[in-house]
Amino acid sequence: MTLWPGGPWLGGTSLETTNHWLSPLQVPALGLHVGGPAMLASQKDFNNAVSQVKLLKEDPGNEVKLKLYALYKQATEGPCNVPKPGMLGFINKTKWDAWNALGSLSKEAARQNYVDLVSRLSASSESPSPEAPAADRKQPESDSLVVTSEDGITTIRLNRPAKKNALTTQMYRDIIAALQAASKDESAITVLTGSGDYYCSGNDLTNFTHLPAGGLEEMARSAAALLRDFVNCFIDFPKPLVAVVNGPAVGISVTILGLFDVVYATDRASFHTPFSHLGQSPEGCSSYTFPKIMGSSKAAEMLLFGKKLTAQEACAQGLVTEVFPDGTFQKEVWARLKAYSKLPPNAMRISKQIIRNREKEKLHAVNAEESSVLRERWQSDECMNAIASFLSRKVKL
Ligand SMILES: CCCCC/C=C/CC(=O)SCCNC(=O)CCNC(=O)[C@H](O)C(C)(C)COP(=O)(O)OP(=O)(O)OC[C@H]1O[C@@H](n2cnc3c(N)ncnc32)[C@H](O)[C@@H]1OP(=O)(O)O
Repeated sequence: MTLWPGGPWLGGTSLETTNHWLSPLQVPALGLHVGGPAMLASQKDFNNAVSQVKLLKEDPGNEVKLKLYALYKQATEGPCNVPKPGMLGFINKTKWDAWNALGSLSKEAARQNYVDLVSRLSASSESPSPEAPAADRKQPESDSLVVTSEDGITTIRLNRPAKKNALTTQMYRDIIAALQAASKDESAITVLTGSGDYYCSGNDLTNFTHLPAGGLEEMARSAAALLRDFVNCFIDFPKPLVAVVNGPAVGISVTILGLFDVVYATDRASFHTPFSHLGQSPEGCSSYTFPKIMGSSKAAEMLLFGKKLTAQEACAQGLVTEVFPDGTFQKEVWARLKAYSKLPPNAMRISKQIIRNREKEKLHAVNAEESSVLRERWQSDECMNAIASFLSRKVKL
């Protein structure tokens, strides 16, 4: 909805005065000037600003337009002097409220505030946007993650196909940074996917071999902190988040799927959480999301016994939204995502917010608990032996 549908931003109104509930003393709280005439803009400055506002390259948004409207009315007509519109005239009532909120601010001060606001808007529309598309922003530290932005979609691609896209410590950090940037960029949708035949083989088991000076205990402490930050980013991510699962998925790449909004999978994908085999325990909030999504016994079969699901099974159990034939997977999924990315982004954000907000506190608590349990597990013999077996090529999942 726009506050100025089909008309000029500063369109006239037939409103008349009623009560004022914002005194001039409260006006500075809105960042408005109430100073003396010596500092005030001339009528010519004001006229220039009125012309300049029509040349702004970017729509400043309804809140700013409302402020401009109110200041314009105050500067040209003085304090609000028309009656409050009825409830049905919603747009006029919003405009009236904004004007009326300026109370008895003088015409001169309103003029100055208008000029200041337009000059700030002009300056920011001329400087490069601080939230440039992800492709133009700083790229991740290594080539193992590739971030691009196109057609309203920011894509975060795991790019370590020779290692089945196993996640190194640096990749966790880069994904955190990419999600933080994507949450602020201009894209409507964010996608996580993989390069090559795998989606992701989970945590890179060699992460556990780089022992810091503080030894195993310090390694477990810092890994738990990183894991917690990583999962928090998925919990808090504000836009639609879609997993394009291009092949088998293992470990943490499966568990965090419960925090995505939509999961599309090729029929070649499988979903495997071999935590007991590795002497570990669930993460990514899966101890909470999986029982909710698929019921407690199906979740237990995956999380306790490491049952590997086919794409069709994962879809039947609600972990996957839809499965596509491998031959047409990329074409079908990206065509669909491009269409979705044209939907009004604010509506999608707000809808996600309503859905997620109810769960956020719980999810953060689950993440904290899972990370702290894993910190202990990583120091256990069960875990150390399982990782040693994989690294010595004795065991493959
Ligand atoms: C900050 C820390 C947070 C920690 C969060 C905790 C998360 C928990 C998990 O994610 S648990 C899951 C861990 N993942 C695994 O246990 C998978 C181990 N990998 C395998 O079992 C197999 O490699 C496979 C089944 C994924 C694929 O088998 P395939 O035969 O098709 O291929 P290769 O085994 O030859 O693999 C190709 C090369 O990739 C290396 N590799 C694969 N996965 C991992 C991995 N997870 N960690 C490290 N390296 C991995 C594999 O070693 C081969 O390398 P090489 O060519 O140099 O031999």
